Amino acid sequence: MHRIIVLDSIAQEGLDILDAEPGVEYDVRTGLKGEELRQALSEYDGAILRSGVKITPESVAGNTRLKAIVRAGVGTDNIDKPAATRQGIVVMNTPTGNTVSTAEHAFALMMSLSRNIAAANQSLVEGRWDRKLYMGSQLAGKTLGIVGMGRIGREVASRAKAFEMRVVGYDPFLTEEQAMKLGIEYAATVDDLLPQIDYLTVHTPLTPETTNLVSKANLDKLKPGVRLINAARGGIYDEEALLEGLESGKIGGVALDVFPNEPCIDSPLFGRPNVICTPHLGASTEEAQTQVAVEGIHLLINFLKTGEIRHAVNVAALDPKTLADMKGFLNVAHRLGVLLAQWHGSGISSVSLNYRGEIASKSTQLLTSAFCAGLLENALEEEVNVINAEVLLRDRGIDLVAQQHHEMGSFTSSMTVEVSGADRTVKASGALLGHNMPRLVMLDDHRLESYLDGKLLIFTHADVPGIIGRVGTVFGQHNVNIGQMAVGRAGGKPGGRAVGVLNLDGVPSQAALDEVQAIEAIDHVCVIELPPADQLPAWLQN
Ligand SMILES: NC(=O)C1=CN([C@@H]2O[C@H](COP(=O)(O)OP(=O)(O)OC[C@H]3O[C@@H](n4cnc5c(N)ncnc54)[C@H](O)[C@@H]3O)[C@@H](O)[C@H]2O)C=CC1
Ligand SMILES: O=C(O)CCC(=O)C(=O)O
Repeated sequence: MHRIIVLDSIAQEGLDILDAEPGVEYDVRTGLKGEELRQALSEYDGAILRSGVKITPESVAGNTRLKAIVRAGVGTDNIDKPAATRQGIVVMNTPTGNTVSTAEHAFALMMSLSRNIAAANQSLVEGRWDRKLYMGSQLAGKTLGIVGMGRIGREVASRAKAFEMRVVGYDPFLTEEQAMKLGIEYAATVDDLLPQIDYLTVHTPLTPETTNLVSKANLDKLKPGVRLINAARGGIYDEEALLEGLESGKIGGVALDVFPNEPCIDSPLFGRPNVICTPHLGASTEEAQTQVAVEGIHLLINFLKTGEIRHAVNVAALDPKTLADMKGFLNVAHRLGVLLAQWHGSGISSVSLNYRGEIASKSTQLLTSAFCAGLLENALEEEVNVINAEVLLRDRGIDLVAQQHHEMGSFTSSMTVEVSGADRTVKASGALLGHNMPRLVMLDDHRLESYLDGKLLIFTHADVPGIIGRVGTVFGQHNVNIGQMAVGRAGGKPGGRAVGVLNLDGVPSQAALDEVQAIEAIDHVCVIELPPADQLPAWLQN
């Protein structure tokens, strides 16, 4: 049974899907924070929220159950993504569900500013008929600057054009050619845009580059009387600069839907003439809320039931077909990780992966994560999976490089991993027989073909006659059954070094191992435990 926690109020249509979904149970628990939130999250597999809840590092600390957090909306700035990633939690959002509603809200703010709708309404209901006081300004013929020409910015642009406005856009990903196609003018920088515009609206995330995009330092770049709208994130305009600009008359009006700290019920901007504020209502329409709730719930259910990752903001996307297609090789990668962690031992400082053949054209990033998960999982207290493995590995100062070679080697697809550190370098190659039989096909420089499951005894030795028989005799005397056996020679040539890999039915006693180690031609003996053949890590089980 997958358990889902709904942390903010979401549209009933989303809850209806949860009600109808077999194998899923959910609770709506809003208003949680601090320890109560941490405790609650540890009891669920998935969580869905809007902007009303903050997921901090403390909220997910020690959580080994939660696998996914879905933001029913666009901005994931209320979720500490590095903390979620470290904890192995995928964070997804619903990027398109509220685009049009938010664009409409920004537009509504711009129109209300132009025609003093809010103040005129207030004055009238207070008993005044102030027609002179609320002289407005027409939008047609005016210039609108849009910073952030993503989904919402583009919707605002097309509406502004319908209102016969001239539109100038800036976005680091906007080219002159794209601007032309959109029927707008291109600005190469924000500074180029500011002096030309009568209205400014921003549709970017809050980043170091967008913080204080309008500040005291650049107020003088603005046209006198400019009207500013922000329905993106609080902090993109410096509120003190807005106050200064309003007071001096440089700024003709300000409309804000978002604030640096929300909820915000007190601000020096509230109640000022030419200022309109709404409490983060951009996405608050029935249509947008239905869409983000339905989409968000589907994302969560699909992830929990099939492993599908869509619209993730902290990991690469993974569709069910790719996952099914790569499952066998992900299993190989994970098992190689578990094997090399034990074959190398402690002190690993670098890992180098090489993908060869057909697999090199697939999502090798995911295979690398699966390998890292295997390498780390027995060493770490915390839960390791494909979401957090690479971060956890790099956190430990381990260098990681991966290369792809599209030409085939001896196998249609294979991967080779070299692990170094503490004056030791070990290497292993894995391949897949059929679609679900992982095989070890090289260990250090020894070619072989060994099963990659259960209990292995690996021993390196001089390539001389009689070694295999003597090892078999020792295990026979100690009642340890050998299920499979593979041997390989360094460079494939006789008379040099060789390796033996035995798949055992039980773990040999120390006495048996001592006897094997005592055989003069044998120099290194190591017992390695891999997952049984039919056991997949939890993150591969869907
Ligand atoms: N008020 C509300 O209720 C809502 C607010 N939002 C906010 O609106 C913002 C935009 O949302 P979408 O258009 O859906 O996102 P988007 O990802 O489609 O577009 C964002 C655009 O900002 C651009 N950008 C990033 N850094 C920039 C910079 N330094 N200068 C100029 N452009 C930059 C990106 O290149 C991208 O094109 C988000 O921050 C989101 O959180 C979204 C939905 C509802
Ligand atoms: O959930 C909400 O209403 C806020 C929407 C929003 O800001 C977003 O989607 O980024």
